[in-house]
Amino acid sequence: MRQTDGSPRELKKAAVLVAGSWGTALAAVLAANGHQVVMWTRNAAQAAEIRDLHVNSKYLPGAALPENLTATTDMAEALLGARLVLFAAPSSAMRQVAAAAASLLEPDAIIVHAAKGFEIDSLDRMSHVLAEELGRPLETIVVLSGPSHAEEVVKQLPTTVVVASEAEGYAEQAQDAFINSCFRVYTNRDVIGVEVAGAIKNIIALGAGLSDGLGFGDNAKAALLTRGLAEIGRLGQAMGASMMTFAGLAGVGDLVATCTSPHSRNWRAGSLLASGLSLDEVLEKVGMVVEGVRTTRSAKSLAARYGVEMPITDQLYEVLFQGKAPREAVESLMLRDRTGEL
Ligand SMILES: NC(=O)C1=CN([C@@H]2O[C@H](COP(=O)(O)OP(=O)(O)OC[C@H]3O[C@@H](n4cnc5c(N)ncnc54)[C@H](O)[C@@H]3O)[C@@H](O)[C@H]2O)C=CC1
Ligand SMILES: O=C(CO)COP(=O)(O)O
Repeated sequence: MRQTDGSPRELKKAAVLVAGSWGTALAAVLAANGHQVVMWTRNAAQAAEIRDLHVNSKYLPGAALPENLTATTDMAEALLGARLVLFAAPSSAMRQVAAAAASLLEPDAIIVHAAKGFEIDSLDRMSHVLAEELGRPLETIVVLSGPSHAEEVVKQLPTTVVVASEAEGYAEQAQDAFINSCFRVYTNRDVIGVEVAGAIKNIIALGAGLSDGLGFGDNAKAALLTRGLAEIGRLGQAMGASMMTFAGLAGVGDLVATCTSPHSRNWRAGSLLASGLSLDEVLEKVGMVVEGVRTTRSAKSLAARYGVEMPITDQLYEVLFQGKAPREAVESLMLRDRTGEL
């Protein structure tokens, strides 16, 4: 796989912790770039399937994985000698996976995470959780985010993402490891903005799925995306993010990709909810992580903590957890007190 500037790439061992759809797709990018990649999974059958048959049939059915991508259930084996470690666990499992990895990491390993959510009790961002559990300076942790459905990445369809670290040099090393001619990687220093945007867009995608499922049109979806971006920006700014980040790939880019794609588990969950299924039935049917559900709880608490208005999030909360009918939620949004746009 070609580097975009034609310079030779320093090939290294990389480890990817957990073999869900996103971990597997990103592991395939690293392997396509010539790195020796070992995934860790707690599931022995899945490790054997990836190692021996080069497929991950549950999470990315139909995708042929590169030969230099292998898998193990032994975390020490995965992390031994790994110069880049990608944490691709769902946000609910990040602390547990990080705690297990902490004593096994190479001291100079670059730490990257690709999760889109907050820790439910502490409301911590994922970079905080990793810094705390791994005993690393917060500014060295890299987040990878942006409009990037695993199903398209593994097919090497053109994709762009952002890697952000507060300290210079870390995001740049991650950029170097992941970038190629079909996976373009930009750097950014605004970790807060990138993490907040990636998490909150999942709530808006649930809303977009609901809107489509109810048979509403393009006007409603455009309104959700736009007013959703206002909510992301309000919370992000209160937490210390730069507003410019929300106009970028991690912000409006990911919002568009997730709210308009049937690949999105959050969009799908919203559209299934509109069909009258209960939340439990929806989650069972989707069968993969739907981060927006927990994030709706976290965002409601964060909005209260930072004193910001998040009306779409409030209505989603009532639909998901308090049995409010989706049509009533839309009515509540339309009948809010009149206000200015900005
Ligand atoms: N799938 C996608 O296209 C993208 C996903 N993401 C984010 O990546 C993160 C991971 O999502 P996916 O890979 O899509 O989820 P997934 O549902 O495809 O896979 C989740 C994986 O985590 C494993 N897991 C869950 N709890 C665990 C634990 N305690 N210990 C060990 N393994 C555990 C499961 O066994 C499964 O292999 C999420 O935060 C998601 O928002 C971000 C961008 C794109
Ligand atoms: O974050 C994603 C695409 O950028 C994936 O979204 P879903 O988790 O809704 O599938």
